[in-house]
Amino acid sequence: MSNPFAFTMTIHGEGISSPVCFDVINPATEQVVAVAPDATVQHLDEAVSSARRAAPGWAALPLTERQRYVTRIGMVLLDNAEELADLLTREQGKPRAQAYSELQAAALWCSEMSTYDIPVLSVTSKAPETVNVYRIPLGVVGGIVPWNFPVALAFWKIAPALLTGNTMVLKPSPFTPLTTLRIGELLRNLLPPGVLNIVSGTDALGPLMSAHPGIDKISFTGSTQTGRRVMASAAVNLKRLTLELGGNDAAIVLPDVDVDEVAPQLFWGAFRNSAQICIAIKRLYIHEDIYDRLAQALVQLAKDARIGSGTDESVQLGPVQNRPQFERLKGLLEDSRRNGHHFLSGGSIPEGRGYFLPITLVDNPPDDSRVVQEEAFGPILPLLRFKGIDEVVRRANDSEFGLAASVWSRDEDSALQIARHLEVGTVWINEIHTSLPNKPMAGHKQSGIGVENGEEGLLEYTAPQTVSIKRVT
Ligand SMILES: NC(=O)c1ccc[n+]([C@@H]2O[C@H](COP(=O)([O-])OP(=O)(O)OC[C@H]3O[C@@H](n4cnc5c(N)ncnc54)[C@H](O)[C@@H]3O)[C@@H](O)[C@H]2O)c1
Ligand SMILES: O=S(=O)(O)c1ccc(CO)cc1
Repeated sequence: MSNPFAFTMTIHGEGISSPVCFDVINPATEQVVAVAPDATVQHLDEAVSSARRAAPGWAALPLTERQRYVTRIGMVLLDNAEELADLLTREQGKPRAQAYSELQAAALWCSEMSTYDIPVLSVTSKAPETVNVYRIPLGVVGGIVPWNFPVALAFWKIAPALLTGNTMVLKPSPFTPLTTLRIGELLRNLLPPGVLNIVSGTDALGPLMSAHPGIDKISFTGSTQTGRRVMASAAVNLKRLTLELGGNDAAIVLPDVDVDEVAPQLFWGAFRNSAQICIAIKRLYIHEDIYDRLAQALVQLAKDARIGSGTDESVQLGPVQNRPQFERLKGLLEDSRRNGHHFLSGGSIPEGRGYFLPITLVDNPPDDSRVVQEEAFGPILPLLRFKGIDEVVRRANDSEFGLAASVWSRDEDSALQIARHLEVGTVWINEIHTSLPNKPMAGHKQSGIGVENGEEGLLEYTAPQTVSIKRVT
């Protein structure tokens, strides 16, 4: 096991520290877990240069060889999952069992994506020629990752980028860099130097990456606000972009559901990972006929939920991940209180250490209130009463975001009709959060550009190259 106070970056297969470090805080205790190196501009240049040097050799390997490497990466994650899950819980705050599941998900992405082929498309042509469309790697990919699922979301990028023949420079969030740095250390002897470089730093490192002329593509997951900045600075060398951004997902519950059956699914669809999921339910539209019954069932689930440090095995929900996010959520609660909203549960902050926020259910606030319009990204959920289908579809679509949504009804046809009218990239019907490596995820509107996962997501790490051969007789 590594010394927990000596985390290093991985640049050209070597462990690299920095003269300057920053603290990583355990959100349950507000104590320092460890310090992480703050990469200098020179570190970033070295990482990019190393990735560039490694790129031709890596791209020249047969796909089967790169598949073997990525499969082995997944095995390393599983072999070290106990240690990594402990660390992830301490830096991120999530319950230990969920940290372990996140490691398993990252390993699944490696093994499943390694079964994909990179297709060569043959185009029918009238002329006496053969036309093939090949997919070639882009070169060096910069991956920028948030703090909610630091490991899983990193591997949504690492697996497809490496499989398609790119090399990488990956930057975890400054709030959760440690598990990713440790994974870099574990992979040093497995991968050729330069194929996967991991650099840590404050938010100042991100813009240096998105403006770096040696990086060909940025795959970014984070807020819409930062996504806009990434897009602006990526113009410098016309970087390719995949942006997975924020969401304000609506769940629409029709009156024919079995309230007792759907209540826990809706509850965890909203509050899992302390509601810090881009695709969490963030606006819950409930038909007026079942509003009171479903609201009561959710209040009971909120009372029963065990909130505390993720290191305690009985805990189901950890703290909010970081101080700025905690303060933002407190502001949202204060705004609701000032505007006279009725809290069905929660609403006040407990005394003591840690960024703990009680599960807060807001009773039918106005559509134009902040708690409805903004992405909370924390355990505050507005319950919204509706009467008619056209009305609820209009209200659900009244958002700058377009990430995902869910519809709940025994009548599959009606639910499908509603789904097809929602302006989002993913809709679940009578289920939620069934993310898999083969399901494309694309944010519409201000929720993103491009696709992660599935064959479409894989091919975003390539450029098409059309080769036309005229037959010479
Ligand atoms: N759509 C998705 O798949 C998805 C997944 C997780 C989180 N999110 C969204 O992310 C947000 C929460 O995560 P966050 O607070 O870490 O987001 P964030 O945008 O603040 O930070 C994300 C990453 O970008 C880096 N960064 C900060 N400023 C940058 C800049 N100017 N240029 C380049 N990089 C920069 C950060 O250091 C971090 O690594 C929420 O809005 C959530 O919905 C979206
Ligand atoms: O846990 S998952 O449902 O796979 C999931 C999906 C998306 C995101 C992005 O925040 C996180 C986790």
